[in-house]
Parts: sequence; structure tokens; C-alpha cells
Amino acid sequence: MTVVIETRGLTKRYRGGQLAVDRLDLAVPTGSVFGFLGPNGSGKTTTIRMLMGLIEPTAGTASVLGRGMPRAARAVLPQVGALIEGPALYGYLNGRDNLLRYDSADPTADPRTRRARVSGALERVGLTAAGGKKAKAYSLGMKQRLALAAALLQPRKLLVLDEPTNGLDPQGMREIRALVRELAGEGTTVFLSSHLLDEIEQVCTHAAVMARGRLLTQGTVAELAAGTRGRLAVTTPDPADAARVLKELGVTDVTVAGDRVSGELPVSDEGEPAEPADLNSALVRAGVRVRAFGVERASLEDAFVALTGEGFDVAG
Ligand SMILES: Nc1ncnc2c1ncn2[C@@H]1O[C@H](COP(=O)(O)OP(=O)(O)OP(=O)(O)O)[C@@H](O)[C@H]1O
Repeated sequence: MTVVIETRGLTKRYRGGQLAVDRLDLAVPTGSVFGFLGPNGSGKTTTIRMLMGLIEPTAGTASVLGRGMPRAARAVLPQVGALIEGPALYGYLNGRDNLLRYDSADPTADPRTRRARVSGALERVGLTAAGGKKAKAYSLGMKQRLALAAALLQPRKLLVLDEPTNGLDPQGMREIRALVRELAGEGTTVFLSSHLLDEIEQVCTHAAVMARGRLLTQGTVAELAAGTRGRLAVTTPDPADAARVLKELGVTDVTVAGDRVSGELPVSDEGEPAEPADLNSALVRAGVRVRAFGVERASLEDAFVALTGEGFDVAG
């Protein structure tokens, strides 16, 4: 199997008439850390709920681990660890007892190895020391980690995490990201939704971008960012000359700030960006003294803005 999640024309219209997901074609490669990115209200949670068989699509199909959902939910879900809509924990029980409870609710879990499994899961998420503390006394980050531990009691082929770092402080976010990387390193495919672009850039190999229920694009994170032109930046004691030469060479949106000249790389008729080295040598030939020359890598945020023509923090 080369994809773990595949949807075709997946659509959800809620009873009130709201079209939350609109003909979504998603393909999540096996072994990827797949970022499902979009502003609030773009349809991410609705998609995840359809993938997990929690709600029925209005139209289209979804398959998870090669089986159609929601039909095959009973066969598929035991192989999927999911963290959706905040952790359901018993506040009056400590962390360890919460996990023991989860584990005993799983009919396939062998009671003889329960304690070892729970200790292993606590260890995994860094909660061994806090395992005896009541869950209601946990910070949000600890609660989130405990919920992740519950999802990790059994070996999983796929982890589905809906906004796993939502509400966490920077330290909590770093811990969850490190855990995601570690799990991915062991071969678990991770599908995680986020409205944070730099989070996706930091942990994901692949991403899909949603806006208003529609898929804008999907691919590797490198491809998505590369689809956007980088910005050329030249530092020179001759900024006016540099700006003139760059404009003659087809560089657009040229701006000068002190000794720094920047602009958009020209693109050939075939859509290929110009070779920066050629621009550099043209500057030098024209007598412009170049102190520094570089192309700033486009970020996923640039890609998003280029795709939608608007900033990322828009309401869906
Ligand atoms: N149960 C529901 N009934 C009616 N409309 C809903 C329901 N759940 C979500 N919606 C609407 O569907 C759209 C998509 O919501 P969804 O929660 O899937 O987006 P999201 O990308 O996950 O956003 P967020 O990050 O805020 O959760 C929104 O306009 C939302 O108001």
C-alpha cells in the first residue's frame, strides 16, 4: 500500500446547509508526516471526522488503510491512534489509572501485560514522573500528552491528530513535535491538522492546504514552498545601479532599502525561474559591486498567500 488515506470527491454538507468539505481528493503517502493545513473553519475537523467514521459523508468516498470508511470502521480503527476534539480524561484519576482504564476498555488488549503497556506509554510521552498525579491537576500540555499516550497503547500504523498543539505553550508544542518526529522515525504515518504554517514546515514531509472546504494543493512541503518564487536580495554599495540593472534583466517588484536591493526573480515563458548566478554575473559585468547575493527561500506562508491571494489568518 502506498497511501494510507485516500479520498475521492469527499463532500460534507451539514443539515443547516453549510458546505464544510467540497469534493476533496486527498492522498496521504505511507510513512509521511502529513500536515493538513488551513485556517479555522476550512473543513479540517469535518474531514477528519469523516475519515474516522464518526460522521457520514454527503457524497464521495474515503478509504483508510485500504478500507472504505465508515463501513470498515471496526476493522480499521484499532490500527489507528486518534486524537480528536480534546482528550477525554477522568480528572479524579491519576494519569496511570486513566491509561489503565483505556487499556481495559480495549477487548484485544491482554490484561497480563497491561501494566507494562501503560508504563511504556507514559514513558513515551514523558509522563512517568507525573503518572501518579490526578489528571485534573495536569497542565493542558500534560493532558494532551496523556491523550497521546492513550493513542499509543497499541502499535499503530497511522496516527490522526487534530490540532495536537492547540492551546499549548511553546515548550509543550516542542515536546509534541519531537514526539511526532520520533514516531514517524519508527515508521508510523502521522496525519495532523494545524492552522500553524511554521508548525507544518517544522515537522511535516507532506502537506495539503485547505480553504473554505476546498483543497488548494497537496504535495511535499518542499514542493509546495518551491512552487512560489523566491525573492532575490542583493547587498551593494551601488543600490541605484543595481536596481536599474536588475530591472533591465526582468526582475520585478524591485525595492531599495539602504544598501539592500530586492525583487522577484524573473520567470521564463516556460515558467522556469531565472538562474540567480546569471543575474549575479550580469550585475558584476555592469560594474555593480556586490557584497552579498542570495535568494530567500519561499516559505509555506508565501505559498499560501500566492495560492489564495490573501493572508493566512482569514476566517473560513
Ligand atoms: N456540526 C456542524 N453543523 C453545522 N456546521 C458545522 C458543524 N461543524 C462544523 N460546521 C461548519 O463547517 C465549516 C468547517 O468546519 P470545521 O470544524 O471542519 O473546520 P476546521 O478547519 O476544522 O476549523 P477549526 O480549526 O476551527 O476546527 C465551518 O464553517 C463550520 O462552522
